[in-house]
Amino acid sequence: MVFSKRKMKQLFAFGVAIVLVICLYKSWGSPASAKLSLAIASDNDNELEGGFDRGRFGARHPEPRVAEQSRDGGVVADRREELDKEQDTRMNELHEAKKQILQLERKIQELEGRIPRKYPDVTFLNYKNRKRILITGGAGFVGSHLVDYLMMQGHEVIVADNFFTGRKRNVEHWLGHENFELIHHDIVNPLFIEVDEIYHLASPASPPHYMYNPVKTIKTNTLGTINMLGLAKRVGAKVLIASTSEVYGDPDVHPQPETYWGHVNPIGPRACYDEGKRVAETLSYAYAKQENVNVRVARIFNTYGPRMHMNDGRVVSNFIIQALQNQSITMYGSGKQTRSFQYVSDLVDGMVALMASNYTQPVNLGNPVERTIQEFAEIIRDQVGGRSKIIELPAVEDDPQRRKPDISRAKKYLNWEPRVPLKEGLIKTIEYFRKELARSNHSQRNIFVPETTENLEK
Ligand SMILES: O=c1ccn([C@@H]2O[C@H](COP(=O)(O)OP(=O)(O)O[C@H]3OC[C@@H](O)[C@H](O)[C@H]3O)[C@@H](O)[C@H]2O)c(=O)[nH]1
Repeated sequence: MVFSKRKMKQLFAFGVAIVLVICLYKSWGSPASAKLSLAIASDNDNELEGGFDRGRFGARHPEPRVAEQSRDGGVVADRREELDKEQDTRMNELHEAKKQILQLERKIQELEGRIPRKYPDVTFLNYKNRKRILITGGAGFVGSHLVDYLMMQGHEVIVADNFFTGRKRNVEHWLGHENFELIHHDIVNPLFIEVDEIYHLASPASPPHYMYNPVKTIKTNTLGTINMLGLAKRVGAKVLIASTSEVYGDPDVHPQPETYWGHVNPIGPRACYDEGKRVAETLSYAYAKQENVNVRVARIFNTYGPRMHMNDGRVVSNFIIQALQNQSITMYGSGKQTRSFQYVSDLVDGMVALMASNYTQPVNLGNPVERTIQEFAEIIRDQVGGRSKIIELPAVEDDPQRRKPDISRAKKYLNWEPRVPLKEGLIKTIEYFRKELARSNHSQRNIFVPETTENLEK
């Protein structure tokens, strides 16, 4: 018999509920059984002592004996002893119940392991052509799309993610596949594995996320990058560093070519990310020069698409979620600042092309179609078709005022340019967020079912 994953979860929840009910029932007894045991105890205590089945959870109700002692002027110490014993028994019962839940959990896992899984049909590559590829941050929004692409090509993919902004759900369709491995790992710590290529994407990318813990953002982009470049050096792997359009800061050159050195506030709220990525680039070229590491640097411009986090906080997800719920669309500042939005599949194509190329200088990967944030808000409101108002909130500190990539380099050296028009990409993204909202509304309506024994202990 084959159960769906959802069915298995329901079975597990049902099992846990049954065990808990049994524990409670046996431990404290129902009012009816308490009365019954009281009556039997006073009638025939000896028979009860010998014949009562204590079972695994079923301690005998102690009240009758205590009551008798009190009548005889029984000692308080005896009562305390009885209560201590009772507490011990309950602790043992609780412990036993937890053990049983753990056993149930293992059984479910075992059963889940027996379910034959269906995976997308990946291309078969022979040993010579198949690469082992590490993707740091591979459970994140962009990383998981790259995982799909490389898996479908027939490569072996190893994802290392600390799940700060990444989610297992983004790659769960590959779990168990012979070419796929998921490692829970924070790249600020070294990683010792053998790989041919490294796509180093690990870092929070949304401004509210990277500003949440600026020190950690800096460590991820500096120590993390050193670890990945060190790994590339040790095993002779090619490494692609995910840099960003934010290295240009609030640019005074427009559009931004790779030769522009940028205009970054080194002590502003965005500096942890901007400067972190700038150091990551510096490190890459230092390792290339000094240690002969084969590096690629992609400067990624604003990207959107399915698998963005509901709490991502960036403009695309905020506006779509607000429009879908008929809430006000929150425009920060006048809305005259501009951005250029690329669909995630275009970015993945660009990164793969860059890795495959011989070009070692930084390359902008972005869609050069530029829009004001006000225009963008209107496009989303109209495409979603809701009744949202567009409201103006205070401007964000150091918010870049104009941003548009010059992609001549990518065109020349990678033969790459974006193909997905905004309208088309938005249809897929809006659809994705519509489902995510339905999903989160559904789970809020349902009763919480603890998924692990740790949750039960809390
Ligand atoms: O609800 C919102 C969110 C954002 N915005 C505005 O929309 C513009 C875009 O903001 P986002 O937060 O989406 O992203 P930013 O362009 O500021 O930063 C991004 O740059 C490129 C990538 O490297 C990163 O993903 C991210 O740092 C900004 O002007 C911002 O102020 C709103 O008007 N309303």
